[in-house]
Amino acid sequence: MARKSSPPGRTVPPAKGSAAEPADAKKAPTLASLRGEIDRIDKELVTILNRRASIATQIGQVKNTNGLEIWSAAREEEVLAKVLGASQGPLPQDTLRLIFRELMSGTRALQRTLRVACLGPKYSYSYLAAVAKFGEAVEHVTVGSIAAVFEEVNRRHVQFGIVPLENSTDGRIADTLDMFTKLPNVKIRAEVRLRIHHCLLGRCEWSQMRRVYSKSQALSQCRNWLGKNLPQAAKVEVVSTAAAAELAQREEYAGAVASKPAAQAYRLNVLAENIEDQANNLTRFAVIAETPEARTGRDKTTLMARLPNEVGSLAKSIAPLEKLGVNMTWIESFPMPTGSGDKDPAYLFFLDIEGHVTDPQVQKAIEAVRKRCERLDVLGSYPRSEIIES
Ligand SMILES: O=C(O)C(=O)C[C@]1(C(=O)O)C=C[C@@H](O)C=C1
Repeated sequence: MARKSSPPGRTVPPAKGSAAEPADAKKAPTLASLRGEIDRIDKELVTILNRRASIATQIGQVKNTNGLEIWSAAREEEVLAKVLGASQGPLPQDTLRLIFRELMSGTRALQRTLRVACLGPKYSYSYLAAVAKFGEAVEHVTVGSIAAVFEEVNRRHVQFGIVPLENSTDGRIADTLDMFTKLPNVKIRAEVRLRIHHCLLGRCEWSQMRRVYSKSQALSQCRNWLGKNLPQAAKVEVVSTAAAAELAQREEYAGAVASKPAAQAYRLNVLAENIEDQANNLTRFAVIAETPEARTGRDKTTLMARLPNEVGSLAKSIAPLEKLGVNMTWIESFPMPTGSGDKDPAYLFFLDIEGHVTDPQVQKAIEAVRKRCERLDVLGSYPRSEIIES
């Protein structure tokens, strides 16, 4: 609204409390009054959070009585979607997501503390993906290999595991696909799509660095940068990026390609950030468990197909998908582990299709594909997930 102007050359201040004085000038909030308001809101928030926690405790009792599982990817996705959809305020969606992730992690822990295995040590990317999915209020069990994550789930030492499936720069993670061939009863319950930003960590100058440790995939994702900036340093593959940070902590003239949180955890300096060759570097992780996930209506299903070694078998096997209008979003070929005595190894294909295994159209498609395969395993149906920025 335009303000009335005074005659030129004569500025008369409005009388205190007069209509000419803007109401908000009188009541300009002070820092103390605003902080008082925040304190009042926080009190209300704590009351509401505890009310939510009491309800979650009751839900836990109902689950116990009915033998239901504590964690539900489907339900947590639903909660997040409703919260993000309802928000109209200035809080960014990523911030809300983080708040609710920890909120659900905390309320879940009131029902039961879950054990989640991942390739460690702590602050590996698998660990960061596990925190992104389950929050901090779970027991994070770090193990020494991807195979060990599967074994922990299979032996029921943990309720869930998290393993990398594929990377946008580097492709499939062979160790994970190999374990699905060995333990096809292990199910995918959720996916985590995590943006990966690598850092060069160390304690010496770049020019003094003699060795750079990292996981093979991380070294490969930064190959150009490392070649250009650290040509003198040997690139040494180790089991995980966090293990690399651990080694770099012990050796003065060594560095590691690892995550930024790993720098803090292993008391290393971040010598360079975002050293990945492709800016959109993304890894898709799978949450694995012994039990299947419920339908959300925004789901994906992963299949593992063994095909006869014949001309056109792949094209024939996936033809029913198009006919039934089922969209395929991923396909990866994988040679069958040897030992069968075959001269030419048979090929396995990993496929993602849209929809849940309980959707009638998806069921029809799976049965039609199954008829054209030597063997077909449904590795799981789970909610499609958003990209999480790390
Ligand atoms: O809805 C449930 O089943 C709950 O237990 C509540 C809740 C939540 O805090 O919102 C907690 C854990 C589940 O994984 C999903 C949601």
